[in-house]
Order: sequence, then C-alpha cells, then structure tokens
Amino acid sequence: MPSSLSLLSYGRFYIPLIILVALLCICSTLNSSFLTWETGTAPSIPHEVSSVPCIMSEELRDNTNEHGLLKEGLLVPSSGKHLLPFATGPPTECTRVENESFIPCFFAGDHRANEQLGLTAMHTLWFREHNPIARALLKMNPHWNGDIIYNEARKIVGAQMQHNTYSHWLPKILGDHAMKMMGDYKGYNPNVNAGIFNSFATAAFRFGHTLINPILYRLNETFGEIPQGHLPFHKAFFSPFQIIQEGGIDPLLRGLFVALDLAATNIQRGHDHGIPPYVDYRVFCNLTSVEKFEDLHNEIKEPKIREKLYGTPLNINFWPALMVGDLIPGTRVGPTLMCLFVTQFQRLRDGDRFWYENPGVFTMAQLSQLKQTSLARVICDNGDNIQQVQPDFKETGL
Ligand code: HEM
Repeated sequence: MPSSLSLLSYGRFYIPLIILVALLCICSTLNSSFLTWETGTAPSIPHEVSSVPCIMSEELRDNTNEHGLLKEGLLVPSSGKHLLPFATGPPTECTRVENESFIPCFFAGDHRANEQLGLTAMHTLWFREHNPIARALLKMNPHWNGDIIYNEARKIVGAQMQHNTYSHWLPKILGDHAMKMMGDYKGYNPNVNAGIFNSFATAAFRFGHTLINPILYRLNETFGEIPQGHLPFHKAFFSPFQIIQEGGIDPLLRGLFVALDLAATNIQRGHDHGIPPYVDYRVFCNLTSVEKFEDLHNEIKEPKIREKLYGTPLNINFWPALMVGDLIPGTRVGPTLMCLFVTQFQRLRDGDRFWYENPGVFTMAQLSQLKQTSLARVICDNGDNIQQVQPDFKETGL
C-alpha cells in the first residue's frame, strides 16, 4: 500500500486503512499529500502523466504487462526507487558537448522535464507516485486490465495535483481575498471554457520567471551543502547526468538558456500573440482606467514603468506591468495579475468535467482521502531517502 494515499474504497470491498495524521515535519508523520504544475494545456491535471497526448501517454506506459504501470528507468540502489526512463530521441538533447556525460535526457509527460534539474526532480517525484498506486489497485482488483489500472492511477495522481495546486499552492500565491473571489467549487459548468487564455500563457503565468533563483541549492540530509556544491542555475539546464552522478561532473554551460533573456522573450511573445496593452486589462479587471502615468499610482509605484520607458501609458507592455504591480499584502501578486490568475484558475476548475471534486468523479470516501494529500507527503514517499521536510512550503513558494 503506498503510504502517500490511502486507497480507501478502490477495491471490491472497502479496506480499513491507517490514515496518518500529520502536522510534524518528520516524513513518517505526514499525511497524504501536493504540487505546482506546468502550464499550457487546458484540464488541470499533471503534465507528468496525465495531460499528455495519447500517443505520448502510450510511450510512457509499460506495455509489457497488464499492470497499468509507467516505464521505469535506472534503479537508485540506496532507495530502491527508479528514475525516469531515458528518452530515445528528440525533441530534447541532453548531451550537447563532448566532454559532458553521455547520459541522455529523461523521458516524461512533458518535453520540458529536462529543462532544469529542479523541474526534473519534480517530474521524478510525481512519476514515482503512479506505480505504487497502480500496484495497489491491481492487488485490490485483480480482475482489472492494464488500461483500467493505468487510467485509475492516473486519475488519482491528477486529483492529488489538482488538490495540492488549488488548496495548498494557490492560496499562498493569491491570498484569502482572491481565493474568495474564485469562490467555492460548485460543480462542472459546461459553459465555462477551461482553455488557457492567450494572455495567461503569454504573460500572466510567466510571473514564474521572476521567481527563479540563480543558485540551485543542493543540500545533504542535515541540510548542509553536498560535496559537489550548489549549482549555479545555468549549469542545471538539460543535465540529467547531475541527478545520476550527484553533480560530480562540472558541466559546460547550456547555451540555450544562458544566452536567453527570458524577460525580453516574454515581452516579445506578447507582441507575437497580439496581446492588448496593459491598460486594456485594467479595464477587464475592473481597475481604474488610465490616461496619464499618475493614474497608475495606486497599483504601480515603479517609476521606470510609470514615467521613463513608455512615453504614454498606452505603450506599457503587459508582462513588465504585471510583474511590477505592487504586491497585494499577503500575496505574491499585484492586482491585475491576481485578477488574471483568478479568472484562469476558476475556469480551469469549473470548466473541467473531470475536476476531482465534480460529483461522480470520485466517491465521497475517496475524495476525503485525496484531500489529505500534500506535496510534503509526496516528497517523503517519492524522494530517495528524505526523512524530513517542511510540512508547509509557504516560505519556498513551491
Ligand atoms: C528555470 C526556470 C525556467 C526557465 C528556464 C523557463 C524558460 C521558459 C522558456 C524558454 C519559455 C518559452 C519562451 C518563449 O519562447 O515564449 C517559457 C515559457 C513559459 N514559462 Fe517558463 N521557465 C522557467 C520557469 C517557469 C515557471 C516557474 C513558471 C510558472 C510558475 C513558468 C511559466 C511559463 C509559461 C506559462 C510559459 C508559456 C508556456 C506556453 O506558452 O505554453 N516558467 N519558459
């Protein structure tokens, strides 16, 4: 039985389960568990497995048996857990220069899984969540075929991610007020378009680009630096070998992102997509309309944006304006960004027929188990040998 999730009522009979109650930061005491996810596609289920195109999903599956498993990669002897399998070809390349290790890219449900080591680690965590659930389901339901097991396990992991994102992550980013604006879940609404709107992908959710830490900390069991040291971020791109070899090799820089100015790209992408100017979104978000720079003083104190760069407020680029919006206390966002987040996340939830809380998707008993999930629990279960975590990732924004 995977400790991360009590699979109550997944068998033919209800099975009594031990539910761990968790407020401490020792892994063995943590309740079922969380995550942040990727963006770009509609239904709010994890890219690690769940919102991938069918063909890719078939490639991710271990079709050598009827156990509904995902393919596994190298075994980590110290933990007995597997890494992601290796990719066998494009679209990504992880051995770009000769004196780097010949370890290929990992293969996961999103081709960005190798983009940087932190992201690879998250993909690995969530990939590791699937197989123990599938095995437990098979044990309870020996009559199920591989497809049913695979899809049930996928549904459970998707629900865990939805719950973690909406119940644990979003409240920290948006604060109480915005969560109230989003309102409680009232069931699937077929009139809501759950697609990602252009300005959300092109600008609003790229707020993540302002959160990137230039150093990837690598800590040992006692939270000290590992012998191979912390990694400057530019060395963490497309270098899965550093996961396998614990950073023993000093990789050459990956030109792709080192040379990339993400902020400039975000602005350019806004132009490419024909995103309206910032001032138009203020109207959409019921903020005051703007004719002169002074009209912004309630939301943007940053003088460069207000006066120097743009000549007239009508020229203000969308992404920079979103990023410099004065943070609403208790949140990580300014007013316009908050409005766009609420709109998008509300649509993702209410327009998703398979939303985990939609009646009929899970039974009440299953739902109550799912709602005990947390990222901390998933890290404890699926990290190699993690014994202690923060029960709440408030400080890290994870
Ligand atoms: C090391 C960290 C990251 C790097 C190097 C990175 C890099 C990139 C790059 C190169 C793009 C494509 C840019 C373009 O050509 O338009 C992109 C897109 C994007 N990024 Fe990031 N990113 C990172 C972290 C994040 C985070 C933390 C978030 C959100 C929380 C985020 C949200 C997005 C979104 C929403 C897009 C647009 C995706 C789409 O249009 O489908 N990124 N990122």
